[in-house]
Parts: sequence; C-alpha cells; structure tokens
Amino acid sequence: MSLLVARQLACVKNDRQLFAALDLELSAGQLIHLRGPNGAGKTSLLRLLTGLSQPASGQVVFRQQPVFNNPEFQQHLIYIGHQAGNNPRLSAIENLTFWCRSHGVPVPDDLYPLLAMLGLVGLEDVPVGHLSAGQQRRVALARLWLKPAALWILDEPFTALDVQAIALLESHIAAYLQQGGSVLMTSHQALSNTLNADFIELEYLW
Ligand SMILES: Nc1ncnc2c1ncn2[C@@H]1O[C@H](COP(=O)(O)OP(=O)(O)OP(=O)(O)O)[C@@H](O)[C@H]1O
Repeated sequence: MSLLVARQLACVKNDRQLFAALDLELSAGQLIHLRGPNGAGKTSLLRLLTGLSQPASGQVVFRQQPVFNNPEFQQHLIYIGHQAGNNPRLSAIENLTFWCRSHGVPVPDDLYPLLAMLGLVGLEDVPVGHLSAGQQRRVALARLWLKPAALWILDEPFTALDVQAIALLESHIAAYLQQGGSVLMTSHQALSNTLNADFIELEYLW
C-alpha cells in the first residue's frame, strides 16, 4: 500500500499554473527522483507534499490522513529544504541539538562521532555561518542520521557536496530504502544507478 498519495494536485504561483491534475504515489522502500527545469515547480510540489503549503486543488495524504496541518505526519517526516536551514550563529552541535529538541528526537550524548563521519572534525563548535557551503549542507544532512522517520523529502540534497559526501549520502539513502524507508527528492544531477529511482518529470508550463 502507498505511504504517501497525492491526487489531482494543482499549484499556482504568481498567476502561473505550475502544474495541474498531478497524481503521485510513494511506497515503502521506494525512491522517487523529481526532475524538471528551473522554475518548473519542484520545490513548490515538495512543500505541498510536506504539508507546509496547501494546493490550489487536490489532496495529499500520508497513511490515508491529510498532511496539511497534521503534526502527527511531521513526526514521520524528515524534510530538508533547498536552504540548509541551519542557524548561522550557532555551531553544528548547537544546531543539531536544537533541531533534535524541536523535532522530539532524543539528543545523542555525543554528536562528535556523527560529525566526524560527516567530515566535520574540528568544526563542531564553529558558528555554522563560518563554514563552507558544502560543510553547511553536511551539518543539515546530519539530521538524516538522527531521527527515525518513514519518509524523507529532500530538496537538492547534493547541492555544494563534494564527490565523497555525495557517495556517503547515496549509500545512506540506499541503506534507508533497504530498511523500508521512502524518499522523494529533487536533484539536477543524475543519481547513482544503484539507487534504482523512479522518476517524475515536471515540465515548465508557460
Ligand atoms: N512564495 C512564492 N511566491 C511567488 N512565486 C513563487 C513562490 N514560490 C515559488 N514561486 C514561483 O514558482 C515557480 C516555481 O518555483 P519552484 O521553486 O517551485 O521551482 P523549482 O522547479 O524548484 O526550481 P529550481 O530548479 O530552480 O529549484 C517560480 O517561477 C517561482 O518564482
């Protein structure tokens, strides 16, 4: 049975219809790679699927419950948006501690091993605003190791990552899918064939 289902979704921004009558189903263990040109509406679609915004028409349900304004759905979701979403004045440790607390996730006794695995040794206590773009993205992606969730929605998670970090994230996604997790993501770059993604293409509608 599908975990996340969108039916007949329509989205309008600035008087432009980005998409209409869009149907989507995502099952446990499935990866959907959402593709399309700049401005086609990929981020707008992800925001509808996360319940952060409401469609012009249509509905999104998770385990048959509407996602909009649904705190229970948020417990099952990790959404990492286009912006890394870190507080630049706080360190990596502080950002992740805050994120865990605000998402009802137990704060690990020691976050250093996770940050070391993500290549952030020596940078754990530096304000995140002083880190490089790729390092900031790594801090944000650490959330994927911290919260058990049925669904990941990731908007351009590979942005600014180097080859090694891309490989690390791809192998983490592969392991998560194997355990029955579901992933819906955008990426302007091709994914590794090992991830075996399904595709949804959004066109740019004038
Ligand atoms: N809050 C908003 N107010 C007005 N227009 C918006 C808003 N959010 C998005 N748009 C417009 O909707 C269109 C689609 O934007 P969106 O970010 O969904 O595209 P995208 O496919 O994710 O693009 P990219 O590949 O560049 O990330 C754009 O033309 C954008 O200007």
